[in-house]
Amino acid sequence: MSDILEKIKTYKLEDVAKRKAAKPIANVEAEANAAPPTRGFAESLIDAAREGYGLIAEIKKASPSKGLIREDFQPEKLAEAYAEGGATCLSVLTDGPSFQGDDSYLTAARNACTLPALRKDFMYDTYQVAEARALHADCILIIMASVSDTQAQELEEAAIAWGMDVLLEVHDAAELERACLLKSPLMGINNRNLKTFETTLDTTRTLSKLVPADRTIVCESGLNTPDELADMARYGARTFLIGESLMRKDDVAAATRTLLANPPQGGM
Ligand SMILES: O=C(O)c1ccccc1NCC(=O)[C@H](O)[C@H](O)COP(=O)(O)O
Repeated sequence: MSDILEKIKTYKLEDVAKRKAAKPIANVEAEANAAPPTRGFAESLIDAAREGYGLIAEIKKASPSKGLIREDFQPEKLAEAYAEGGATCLSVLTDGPSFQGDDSYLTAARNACTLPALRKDFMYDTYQVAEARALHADCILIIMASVSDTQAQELEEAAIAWGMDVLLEVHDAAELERACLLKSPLMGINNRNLKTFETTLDTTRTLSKLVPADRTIVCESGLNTPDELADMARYGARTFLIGESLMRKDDVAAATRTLLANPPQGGM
């Protein structure tokens, strides 16, 4: 496992232990049961990719690789801008120490629009999955590099039991093979190497050939231009997770619209 993922895992497990002590699982489950129904994250993305592009637009204030990305950070306004610009889904960072995220950003962003939302965080414990639903999430992330096969399966089953979808994330062929043992149709290929932070679209170019036809590729990280999206579409990726390049724009709605403007004809 990479250094940054090890660091994150260490503080995350301590944080989850504190959260469990502060709020018993029964209380979190009661909140999750009272949450509004899920909005069909995977279905929305798969449908959008049939017509053109599916975009998971990320609400990301800062990151370990780039530090502060956006000063003027209002999750509700950003969610509205993404929806106006044609995004399919939201991704909201809830991790505080590395991304300056917060749980409240997820609920606020999702409630400001009608888009399904991913709780973008580092998941190790089914307590966090119930928390995600209690925060109104429609999907969780499972990073294959930071969990065992058993953990991944437990997290996925918990998400399914709460009616949520799962975005699996892989960065190499071995992780992809492990992810294929799981049920989720959403196969995220992260172009960012979390050990070195080197980001190259060659990761998608290489791994896309190994993704089974019944999975939807989500091309993640390092995407900036319509030409890059068109290039990735040639490798079978018509669904994207994009944060930084949109977060750096003054007019987020216009930037989103421009990025999605010209998908290749034909759909998936
Ligand atoms: O973004 C980082 O620096 C990072 C570091 C360590 C673990 C995860 C990290 N990013 C999470 C992501 O998956 C990205 O936020 C997401 O794919 C969007 O990427 P980008 O468009 O490059 O902001």
